[in-house]
Amino acid sequence: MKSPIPDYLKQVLEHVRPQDGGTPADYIETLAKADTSRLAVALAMVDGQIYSAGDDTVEFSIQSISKAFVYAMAIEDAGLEAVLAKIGVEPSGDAFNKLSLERGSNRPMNPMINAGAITAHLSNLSVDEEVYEAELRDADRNMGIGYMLKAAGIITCVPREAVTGYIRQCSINVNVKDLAMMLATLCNAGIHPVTGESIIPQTSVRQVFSVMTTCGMYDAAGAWVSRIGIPAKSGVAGAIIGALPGQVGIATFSPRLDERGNSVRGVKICERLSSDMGLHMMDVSQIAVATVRTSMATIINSGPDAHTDNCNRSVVIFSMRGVVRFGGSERLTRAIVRELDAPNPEDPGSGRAHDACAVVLSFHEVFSLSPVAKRVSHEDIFRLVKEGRLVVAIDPGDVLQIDRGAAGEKFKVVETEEQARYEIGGTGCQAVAQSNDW
Ligand SMILES: NC(=O)CC[C@H](N)C(=O)O
Repeated sequence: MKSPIPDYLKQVLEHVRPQDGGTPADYIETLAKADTSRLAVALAMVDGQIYSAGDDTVEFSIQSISKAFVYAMAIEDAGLEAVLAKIGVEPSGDAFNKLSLERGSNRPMNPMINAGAITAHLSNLSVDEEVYEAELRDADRNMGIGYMLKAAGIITCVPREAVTGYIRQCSINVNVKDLAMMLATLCNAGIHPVTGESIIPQTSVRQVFSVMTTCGMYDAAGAWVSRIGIPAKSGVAGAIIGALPGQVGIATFSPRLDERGNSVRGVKICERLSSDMGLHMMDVSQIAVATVRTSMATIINSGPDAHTDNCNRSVVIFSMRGVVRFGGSERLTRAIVRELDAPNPEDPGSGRAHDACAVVLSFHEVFSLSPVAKRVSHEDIFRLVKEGRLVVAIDPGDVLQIDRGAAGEKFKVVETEEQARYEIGGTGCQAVAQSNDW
């Protein structure tokens, strides 16, 4: 079978092609001459698979999109605190090249406008010399921003150096596939999908996505977030990048810009992808569904090594499933409380197994436990053990990551149900299940 995704992307391009409003950036000579018929889109999945359509090998200068990556590099280089001391994180509501600083702190408002990007600049990658020279010939405004930053004490180097460095960084050549893959790296928690190399720490990725969300589309950021709802960044050569963290990096290219400097067709492509593919990050698409199954069993052991204590060997089994985050761990906790707490006379169904001597927590079908879900589950285990119960965790994938000795003798971690049965009843025991689960 041929994948429908490239066909879909072609359709999206044909859908936006009739949009011929806007003009290429005219203040940089080379960009003003751009071929406005160029149109491309690429998606890169977090496992490195790329889909693209249109002029997907045509190169263009990265321009302001570089700001997102240079911001990540600045955090890497100097640490978040030092970067925050120099560059704010508030949307400016102004054009990207406005000569303005935050009142009070004197910092550039955010790293996605020129003042913030000139401050963050530290890159020296290879560049398109023609675009670089063209922008440098007409760089009075950016030089003005550089001198303003120097006067305000935000930068200490020669302003011309910071500005030329920034302009070089904007002149790096890329195509939509390169950009989509750069984004997929961010979406993959900073790990390059193909090489597996850790490029950017996860905390920096979160910071970059945050400012892309609130400041990435300049003075159109609010409308962008409500209409399209993905962290994004645009550049005056006509590219836009967008990210769906954990899933996919998106890049589009078309040189005609609207009055804010965002690609007209690019915005339309992103709009279409967002609505067709349900990408808006504020869509309530996944309501936490039941992730805990509860069942009871009685363990009977007539074998030679039957336990000698006089527990009736009633067991309650809680089986978790899927990607468990706070909501899932809360459900587990609620199920445990409901089954094992002393019965409430007003609610005869509650506390059905409060005298159960053993509790099995099965994480066998759990794909991942978030840090908070881990903490809640560990605490559940400690509390159950403290009540005098034997707790057996079935955790073949070690998703719990619990110190096995932390809860004492009454806590065991095993890999299979058979081993759990053995821990509770000894060899030769049988489980008489009251549900299908055991
Ligand atoms: N929005 C942009 O892409 C602006 C980048 C451009 N090099 C400038 O500083 O004007």
